[in-house]
Amino acid sequence: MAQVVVVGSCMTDLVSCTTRLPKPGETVIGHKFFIGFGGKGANQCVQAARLGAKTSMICEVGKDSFGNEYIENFKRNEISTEFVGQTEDAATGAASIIVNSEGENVIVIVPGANLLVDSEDLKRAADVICKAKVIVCQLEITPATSLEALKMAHASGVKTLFNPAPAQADLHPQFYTLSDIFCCNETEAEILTGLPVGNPEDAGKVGSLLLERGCKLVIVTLGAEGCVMISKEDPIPKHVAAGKVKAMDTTGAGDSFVGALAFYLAYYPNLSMEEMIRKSNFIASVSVQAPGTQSSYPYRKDLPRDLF
Ligand SMILES: Nc1ncnc2c1ncn2[C@@H]1O[C@H](COP(=O)(O)OP(=O)(O)OP(=O)(O)O)[C@@H](O)[C@H]1O
Ligand SMILES: [K+]
Repeated sequence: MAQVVVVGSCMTDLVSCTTRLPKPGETVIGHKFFIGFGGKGANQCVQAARLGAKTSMICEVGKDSFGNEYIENFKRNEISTEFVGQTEDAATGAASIIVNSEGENVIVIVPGANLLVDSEDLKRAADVICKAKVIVCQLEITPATSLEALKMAHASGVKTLFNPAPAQADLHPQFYTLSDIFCCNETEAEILTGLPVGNPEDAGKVGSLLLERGCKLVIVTLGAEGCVMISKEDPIPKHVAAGKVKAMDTTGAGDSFVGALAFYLAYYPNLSMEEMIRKSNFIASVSVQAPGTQSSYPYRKDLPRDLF
């Protein structure tokens, strides 16, 4: 039985590298193309699975070659695909990305099948959701579906880890009350509260504001600075610094962090939250030292033993 259940998105990243970005109507010749597996939900699930969590992904892909490839990707990562639906009604979510030599990009995301994850999918997976240790949700699928999944889990005493990404200024208030752990980055925290976040002190302030909205515990991630946590039990913000590393590509670090945290919540529930965050910081800091998203996520076998 899965201990970590993720209800969320998967996207195929289609990345073209060019010297400069094309203007409207223009064709430019690129020098490199690659396909990557992405989508916040899937990324988080892959990181948890690579640490050794028994995971199940609840999502929708299209009945197309990208959908087939994505299902194979889940299987290679030993993620249960029992509740990965394949629909005829939309294409697998895709992100077309063009990157120039300066690292600037233009991106078009077509959520496609992701927006078709619905109550029916949740009902089919009800047993797995309600028997999990931890459920993880984000906002790359229809928010109402994420909210319903959180409600189901919460009603069964399953720990809820919610990542409000991409951020929505008018987030439904129940997202706060249904979150045991509400984990956002600086940008998301700013959009949700209207307060700027540039350092751990600011993060503590937005954390306490988000706490007032009903979450049990708030984590604000701060890139190289690590995180700030604040909880109902201990309403004094605590900064948990990340180790110093040489970052080469921070893409996907936030999802690596959330996936790692889900693993620790499920498998090491007796660790203090500070210790879980410290370990998750370490894992996410490994991901920033390699290129790409899922391609940069470490496996348990390659990590120091004292993390487990
Ligand atoms: N330069 C870095 N050095 C060390 N750790 C880092 C660095 N950047 C990110 N991390 C780790 O990753 C976590 C998440 O990073 P961040 O706050 O940038 O998330 P994010 O903005 O959601 O990332 P992304 O959108 O790139 O996936 C941090 O809390 C930290 O643990
Ligand atoms: K990376």
